Amino acid sequence: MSVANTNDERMLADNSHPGDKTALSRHAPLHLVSNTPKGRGIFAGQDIPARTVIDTCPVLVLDPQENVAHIEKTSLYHYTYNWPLPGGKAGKTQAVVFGLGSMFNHSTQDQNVGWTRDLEHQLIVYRALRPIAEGEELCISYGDHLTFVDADAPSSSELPIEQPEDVFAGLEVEMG
Ligand SMILES: C[S@@+](CC[C@H](N)C(=O)[O-])C[C@H]1O[C@@H](n2cnc3c(N)ncnc32)[C@H](O)[C@@H]1O
Repeated sequence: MSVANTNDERMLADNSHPGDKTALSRHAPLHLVSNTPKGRGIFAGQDIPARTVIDTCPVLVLDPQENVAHIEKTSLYHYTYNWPLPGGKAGKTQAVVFGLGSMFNHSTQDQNVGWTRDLEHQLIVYRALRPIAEGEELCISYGDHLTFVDADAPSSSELPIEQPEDVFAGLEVEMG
């Protein structure tokens, strides 16, 4: 990364666009645990009330051609989220999410974190979907098309007889 002090960079450093600031709130304490059956995962360090903002993560929206030609051939593909094409164009691409957004694992039955895209600011905001107890893993839903064997998948004897219809309500799902 260049550290040259150009006029443009000085303008950014001077914070000359205060009206366009977005607060980057993150709930604390959270723990990164490295040896779970799902690899690394995020765990609550204390009880978290429902609707709490867990994190606000900037994203890098990928050029769709670059994504297909390069990113999809790398392990980064397992970290990207579906993202609408910028400028209101029809179709979708992928986005790299910075911060905790790339560390949330998937849970089929018990996702406790929901996420919403802020297209204008190229952000994702993560919120607690219900009260989360200290020590619980924070999980989102990646949707139905998983690219791995789900470590949380219920055995057939554990499957509920009836699924509530609104179990995924409020979630925007599907990772890359
Ligand atoms: C966005 S990353 C999440 C962070 C990842 N655990 C790590 O250590 O970097 C997505 C990857 O995590 C793993 N993963 C997430 N949820 C899982 C689950 N329910 N069962 C098994 N592996 C999971 C898969 O390897 C998946 O490709």
